[in-house]
Amino acid sequence: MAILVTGGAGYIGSHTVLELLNQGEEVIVIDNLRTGHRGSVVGGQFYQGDLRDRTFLNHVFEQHEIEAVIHFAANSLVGESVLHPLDYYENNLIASHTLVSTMLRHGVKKIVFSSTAATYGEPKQIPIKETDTTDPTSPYGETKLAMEKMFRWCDNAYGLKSISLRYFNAAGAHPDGSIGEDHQPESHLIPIVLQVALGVRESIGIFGADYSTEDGTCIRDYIHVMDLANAHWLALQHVRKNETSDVFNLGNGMGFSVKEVIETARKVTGHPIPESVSPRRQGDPAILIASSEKAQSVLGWKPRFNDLETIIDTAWNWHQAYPNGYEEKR
Ligand SMILES: NC(=O)c1ccc[n+]([C@@H]2O[C@H](COP(=O)([O-])OP(=O)(O)OC[C@H]3O[C@@H](n4cnc5c(N)ncnc54)[C@H](O)[C@@H]3O)[C@@H](O)[C@H]2O)c1
Ligand SMILES: O=c1ccn([C@@H]2O[C@H](COP(=O)(O)OP(=O)(O)O[C@H]3O[C@H](CO)[C@H](O)[C@H](O)[C@H]3O)[C@@H](O)[C@H]2O)c(=O)[nH]1
Repeated sequence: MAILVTGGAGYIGSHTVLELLNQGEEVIVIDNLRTGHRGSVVGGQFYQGDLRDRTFLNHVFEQHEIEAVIHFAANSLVGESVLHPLDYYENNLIASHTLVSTMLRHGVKKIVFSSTAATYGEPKQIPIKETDTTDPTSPYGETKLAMEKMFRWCDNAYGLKSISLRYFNAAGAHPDGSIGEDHQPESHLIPIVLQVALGVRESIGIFGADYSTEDGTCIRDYIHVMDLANAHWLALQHVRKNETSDVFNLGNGMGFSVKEVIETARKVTGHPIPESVSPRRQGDPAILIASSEKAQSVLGWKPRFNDLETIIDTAWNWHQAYPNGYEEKR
């Protein structure tokens, strides 16, 4: 039976597809290529199409015997969601509704879901535990939390088993340099900083230096994309074996400020990376750091790339080979 990966041509999805293939799984990928890249899908069967298209989805479910779904496809930018909330409700909530109803129509009752640290909002305590209050500060976080809740109610009513993985900040690239992070336009901190080092941009604008943190800039927990990919494989094993629904944080448990990330990138690249301070970006909490104890003890997950310099180094390796993204390899 096959595993259907939605958004498998995206950043985290493409690394997970590779992990699943390496584990011997049969993989089907659906992606509309709005932010993903055909060239990042290294195997499996690829369908270009949109999750909101019920006829297309039905067709894919009719063609294959699907055991479980790993659901990455979404709009996923905090700042953009504040400016365009309806796009987020449509592509996150409505698309997931179409996906889940199609799954259930075809008797597919297992889903591993890309949730996010943005479900917590401003944390009440650090590190954040799965049992902490969820009070999102952006429509992005709201829609992800609403999806988690929809899945839980679907377990109650129809026996849908869901594993929601709340990742913190995904970063890095495959160590062999074959796949990496390419969003057009890019809005994530580490790839932007590396684009400055490559000469693609002149400087990095820091979104706010007046937060109540030691250097005034936001603190995030950066987790390597390979560790996330491996967590999806473990989550799939867990839901296969235990047939239960659950939620897990995925992070390194260490926080780095925006300034510390820039400083580490200077060390890795040897480039001065000029910086300037711009206004705060709406929707950004000051500090997000995970407790991933639950994923470690229940799923047996162990992040392997837990050093920021190594994380940035793998990203730098990929960006040097693909300075303009997937379309033009150097
Ligand atoms: N990048 C992060 O730091 C991070 C952190 C926490 C959670 N997440 C979540 O992880 C998931 C993947 O993130 P990413 O950074 O890889 O994003 P991405 O944009 O690279 O990947 C998303 C993929 O989904 C596809 N897609 C979007 N809407 C679709 C639709 N309606 N039909 C078919 N395909 C569609 C896009 O083309 C893209 O390939 C998202 O759900 C995101 O919310 C990401
Ligand atoms: O040009 C930039 C870009 C980002 N930042 C700052 O760098 C930090 C990281 O920002 P990113 O845009 O790289 O990532 P986010 O924290 O906004 O969000 C990411 O991680 C979240 C979970 O923590 C989400 O799930 C989301 O999908 C994913 O994009 C933030 O404090 C942001 O304000 C800057 O200062 N300048």
